[in-house]
Amino acid sequence: MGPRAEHPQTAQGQQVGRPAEPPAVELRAVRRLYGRGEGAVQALRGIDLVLPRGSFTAVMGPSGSGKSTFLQCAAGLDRPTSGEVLLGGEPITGLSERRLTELRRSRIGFVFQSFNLLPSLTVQQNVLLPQRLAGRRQDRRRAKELLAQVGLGEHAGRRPGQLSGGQQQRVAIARALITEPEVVFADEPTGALDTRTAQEVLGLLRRAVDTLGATVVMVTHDPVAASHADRVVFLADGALAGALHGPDPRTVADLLVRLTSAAAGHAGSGHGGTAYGGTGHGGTAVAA
Ligand SMILES: Nc1ncnc2c1ncn2[C@@H]1O[C@H](COP(=O)(O)OP(=O)(O)OP(=O)(O)O)[C@@H](O)[C@H]1O
Repeated sequence: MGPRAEHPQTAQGQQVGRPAEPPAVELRAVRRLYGRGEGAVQALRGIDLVLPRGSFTAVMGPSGSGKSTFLQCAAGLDRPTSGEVLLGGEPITGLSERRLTELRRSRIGFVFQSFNLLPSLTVQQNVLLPQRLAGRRQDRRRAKELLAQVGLGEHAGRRPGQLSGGQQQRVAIARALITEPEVVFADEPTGALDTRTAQEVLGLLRRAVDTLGATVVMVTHDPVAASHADRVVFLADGALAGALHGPDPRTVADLLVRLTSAAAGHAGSGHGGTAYGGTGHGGTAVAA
């Protein structure tokens, strides 16, 4: 079990009055190659990134730039071809499948575009599922508190099918937080929601960071969603192409357009079926 956020933190994740703790997640020279030889695709070309505790990071980039691969490698769902991923300062790259599964259940929270709730379980049972799978005591009081925090205190006994999409995603957020994970990975969490509901869900992720000290990493295509984060990091052609701190939607959208047109300029250069698969190194440097 890794260290927990048990002491005061600023919104940026710096601890007050304690020696610096390791970041929630760190990627060191992470590369991911798909396939071999001529047809090989370099999905990640050597990513170095630190995700501080208590921070909210959005990951953006053109289609095919490596966002999903990044998320999968950072969350221990996929193994980098080389390089290292550290969770709470511990390298996870060489762990066995079994240890990785345990670690994902107990130390990482997930929020998906399609909610991924179990339809036969009640809302509360869904929230408690990560504790159940991790073989921990199921903390019903905590589940109720989290459901109240996401505005679903009255719905604990319902089934997911009786809830709206936005409500289901709020259940998923409560579920992601129940184990007090070191980091929550959210993959297009607002992709299936209307604008207003999306804002509510983003507000909840923001609150989880600000009030619970959670660390959130969110892949999104939406500049407005990204502007809820403390920082947006941009990927282009498998490499980091810059970062924006305190992002506003317009600046994010402008940068994304620039990266997307640069990537489109490389299209067709041999990356096997990816609209924006280029051969360059994501050289569009933006404000870091
Ligand atoms: N299983 C795979 N086998 C071969 N190539 C893959 C595989 N998965 C991804 N790729 C390639 O790796 C590159 C990065 O893909 P990835 O899905 O990470 O991009 P993305 O930024 O998430 O794209 P999108 O926004 O379209 O979801 C692309 O060139 C893609 O075609």
